[in-house]
Amino acid sequence: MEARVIKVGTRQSQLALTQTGQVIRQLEELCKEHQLPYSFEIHKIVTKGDRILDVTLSKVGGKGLFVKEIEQALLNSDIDLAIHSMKDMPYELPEGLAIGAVPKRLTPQDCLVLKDGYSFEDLPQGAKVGTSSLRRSSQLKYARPDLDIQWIRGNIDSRIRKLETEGFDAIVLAAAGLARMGWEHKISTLLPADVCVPAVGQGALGVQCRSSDKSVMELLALLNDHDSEVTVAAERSFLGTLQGGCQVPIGAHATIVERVDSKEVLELTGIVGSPDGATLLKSVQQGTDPVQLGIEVARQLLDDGARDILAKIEG
Ligand SMILES: NCc1[nH]cc(CCC(=O)O)c1CC(=O)O
Repeated sequence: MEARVIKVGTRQSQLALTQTGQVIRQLEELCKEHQLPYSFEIHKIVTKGDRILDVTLSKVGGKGLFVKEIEQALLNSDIDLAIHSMKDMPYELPEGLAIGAVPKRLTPQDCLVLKDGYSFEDLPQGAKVGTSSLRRSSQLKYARPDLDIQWIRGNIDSRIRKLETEGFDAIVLAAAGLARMGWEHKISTLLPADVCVPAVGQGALGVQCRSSDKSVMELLALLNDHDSEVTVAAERSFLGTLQGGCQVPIGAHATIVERVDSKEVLELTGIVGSPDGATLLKSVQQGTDPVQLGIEVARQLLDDGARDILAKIEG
């Protein structure tokens, strides 16, 4: 086996660099264990999403704001491997690229970071809650129409700073991002997945490479976590069937409820909301084929009214 320096592309936010470091350490362990003579080199890449961090994402539109430049670098062979937050990945991958591994997923749930000891239930009437996601605001408004939901953007660390400096009572973040940063202690409460269905792929990472790069594909197969792969596959199939971008409140959450022989039974919850929080459509179904399950939950919601919501938003 030939020695090789594997070039790893990443965004340069604190979270992206932290999670990239964590994955590289896991890959180094696997290389040691399987006697693979690879080493890793980090390449930082600025994406369009990073350049416009002060603009509301749903106003920017477009899919893959945080991944396009990185995928291009893979296709050009400027890098060999890229580590993404799965929830930033559009459903469709460019020809020639593959997700070689979904490492073990952390909790997919959202959480509240509160100014002081409230829980979600006893947040005061009209509390000011910060989020930058239509999915979160739509579900929170549905559960608590009184909340004063305000847009907040920026990286996790700057959002937490704004909690103090801009007078929010609470902000909503993915628990996994905080956990990866070692900031679990900032999580005041997890939002139950039935109150706030997480984003497709939230809590999971996707490690992308060129499909033709046999040695990297084989290395990534060692890193892949089967259960994480199949739950994310069901959620992404749901997303792909709906064809929604970030202008639409869409969420999905898959779990493994049972194993029959070596086949797992998945349960998938999908939601589509109207941006004003007035309508929230939900479907929960079980199945053994992740892709088929995603399609079925999406079709159910389309028939229940999601088709109209999506058509209205796309205008
Ligand atoms: N929207 C940005 C983003 N992309 C990935 C994460 C971290 C969580 C994850 O890896 O799913 C976050 C922060 C957040 O939503 O709070």
